Amino acid sequence: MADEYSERKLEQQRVDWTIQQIDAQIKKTQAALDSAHKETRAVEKNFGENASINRYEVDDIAESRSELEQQRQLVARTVENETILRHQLQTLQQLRESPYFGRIDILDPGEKEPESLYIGTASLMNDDKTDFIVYDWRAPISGIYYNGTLGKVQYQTPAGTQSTTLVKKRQFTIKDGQIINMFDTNETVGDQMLQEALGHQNDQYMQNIVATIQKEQNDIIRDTKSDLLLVQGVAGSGKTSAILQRIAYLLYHSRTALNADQIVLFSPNLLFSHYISDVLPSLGERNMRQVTLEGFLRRRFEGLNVESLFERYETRSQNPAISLDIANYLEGTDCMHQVKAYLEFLQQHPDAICFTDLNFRQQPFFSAEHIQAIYQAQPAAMTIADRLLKTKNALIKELKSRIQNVAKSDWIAKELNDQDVIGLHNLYGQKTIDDFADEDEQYAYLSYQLAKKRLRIVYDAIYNNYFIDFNSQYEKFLQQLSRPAAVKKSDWQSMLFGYRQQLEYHRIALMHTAPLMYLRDLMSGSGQNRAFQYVFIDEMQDYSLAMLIYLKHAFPKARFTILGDSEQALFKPLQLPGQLLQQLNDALAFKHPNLIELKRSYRSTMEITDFAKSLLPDGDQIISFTRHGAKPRLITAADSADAAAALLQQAAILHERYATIAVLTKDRAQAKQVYQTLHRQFKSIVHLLDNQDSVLPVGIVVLPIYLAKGLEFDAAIAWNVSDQNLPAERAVGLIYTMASRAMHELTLISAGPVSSVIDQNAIQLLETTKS
Ligand SMILES: Nc1ncnc2c1ncn2[C@@H]1O[C@H](COP(=O)(O)OP(=O)(O)OP(=O)(O)O)[C@@H](O)[C@H]1O
Repeated sequence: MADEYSERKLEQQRVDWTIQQIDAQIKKTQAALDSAHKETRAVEKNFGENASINRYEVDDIAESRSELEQQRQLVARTVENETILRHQLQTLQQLRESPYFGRIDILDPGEKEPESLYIGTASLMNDDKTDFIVYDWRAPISGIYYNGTLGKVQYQTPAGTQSTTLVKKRQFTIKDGQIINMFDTNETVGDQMLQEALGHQNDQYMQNIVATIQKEQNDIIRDTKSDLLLVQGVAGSGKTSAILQRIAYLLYHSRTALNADQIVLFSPNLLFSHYISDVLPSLGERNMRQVTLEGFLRRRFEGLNVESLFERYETRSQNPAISLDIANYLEGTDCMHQVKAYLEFLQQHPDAICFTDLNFRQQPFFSAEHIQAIYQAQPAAMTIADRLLKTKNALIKELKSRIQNVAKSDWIAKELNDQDVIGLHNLYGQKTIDDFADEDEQYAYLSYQLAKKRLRIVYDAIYNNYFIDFNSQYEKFLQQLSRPAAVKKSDWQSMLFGYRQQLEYHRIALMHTAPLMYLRDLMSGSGQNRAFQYVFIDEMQDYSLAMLIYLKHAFPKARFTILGDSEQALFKPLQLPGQLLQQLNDALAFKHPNLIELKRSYRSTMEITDFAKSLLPDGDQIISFTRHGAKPRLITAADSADAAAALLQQAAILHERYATIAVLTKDRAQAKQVYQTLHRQFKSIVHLLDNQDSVLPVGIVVLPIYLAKGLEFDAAIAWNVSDQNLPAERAVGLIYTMASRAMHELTLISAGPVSSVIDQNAIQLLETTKS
């Protein structure tokens, strides 16, 4: 058997040979791309010239259109061809840097010699396309690399389960074509390689983890059977990483049936969206769509200002009196059931539907009573949605018949008289004066056109269901609900009053959004989006059950992957993972749910994770990854002035060592104060981040913890973990989330006695100083 040195030499030769192959293919592809580019330019130029000739010189419009269409298709084809080549070139260039990261030797049944397969971020075939030089990490056979230990193994292929024997598994780190590190392993993916991957300094973008995907993560990535994949993973366990690789995997396996636009990810904030935006492109895939809950609601409530999770959190921390029990009720499963029950009620009581006048020129054009009568004339056995649709059609029909009358009105005559040349020209449309027999006909035509144009606004209102006042309907729904036992009558009354009052100011509280949207959709039979095949929801602990139920309803064709960590609850008291999973499963009732728990935490050093987990009631379940670093520091200052001095000193020390340092605070107000303190000393190195920011700068960043969700930093300073500063019921979630953002170093600063959540056990894991 060859010794380690000559093995490595042989492997380097294989790398060199692969790179030669890649270089040859790059050359060919580049030449093909150049000529494709020339062709596109020529076709586009031709198209441009033809298009302009057609517009001015050719009379036969139909013929000209079909010619244009042919040309357009030609342009589209050449552009597509060019895009494919460009993509191939990019993949080859990426592979050139690091052609692969793994090798498996397998011995198929009946074979004498094992076969070596190399695994990388994309596949590479030899010139005559008969053999794979590198297998894509998503190919069926590559599953063995992530899942199998040496010996008999099975892997899934489209043709069914296959068996083989895994005789060797080797991992590589290759940089700029040179093997930096290489070793054989019996495990799934050895710790040594992970150590290396995790020890790096952070940069502004999340990295892909293909080379070191762990077995449980691989289960998430390759799950194609479940309609609900629920991932509860402790902080830093690779949930976000795993789902991004999962998206790449799904795209690879359903190339023809799925594209990136049919996948949507609900991400916690804009910073996060930016942070993860490089992972899919680094795997040669297009990014999926991303939306924040805030953005989603903004679109669904146009014209209203929807309270965001952050706003609610900020107001709650200043005004804890707002009844949590009410929010819990409105955001729970029962309330959504009540919406359905209310719909039954409306089915039986058509007179309870809140129709509203459709006004035109400050007068009711269709009165609510009239609309109500049309609705009631529809067969009672129909669903509400169908009856409303019939009503809508009847209104549109009536509107059309009334255009004639309006056209004869005095005000139309006056407006027509006042039209300038352009206005008249627009009213004529395709017609010319020659098309009319006499002036009366011409006048009637123009009046009709003008009336139609003016009444467009009524048409749109009908089309958009503005003849039903859903906000008032929801208010009626609230009024008929039985008040939950835990809620005081006066609180319930003030919630009802508050709802109406907020509407007057065009505002709506977050807790009302899910039941209101649900009611509106069920009544109108609209609001569902069938185009999406996959919905991913990150940080599930921040979504109410009602919102998740609503999202399931809103994306009826989609499979859901919902992930989060019940113990990073910032906005509500902490829940045990088991409780949350049970609740979700019950509430969402999918047919093929799959629950995966990730317990190993990768992000932080062992010292940081050990401290973070000591805060949790069931923290001993978390497995720290063995990567050592300094003990986290706790500085207990006598007062805020001393705490500020400690902050300046710590920031200076950490800034010497690391590129990104985050100072994490409880809320926005404290982030501002901290920023001002730091800014005096560090000037432009320090940045205050808020809800609207989408780019994470390097240096020292100050942000409230809820904006740091899903992010990580080389070092983190948890600002003011004193008993006085942190609300008792949320202190665990807050400190846990702050601590788990740090990769290499963590400092906690407390102005006054430290929160009792950091008990004696936790203190022992810290380096403590008083200042
Ligand atoms: N298999 C892996 N190989 C290499 N790095 C990994 C692996 N799994 C996770 N990591 C790294 O661990 C860190 C945490 O991963 P990620 O952000 O995906 O975790 P998370 O569970 O979403 O965390 P949180 O809930 O705390 O936001 C990242 O730096 C990620 O690159």
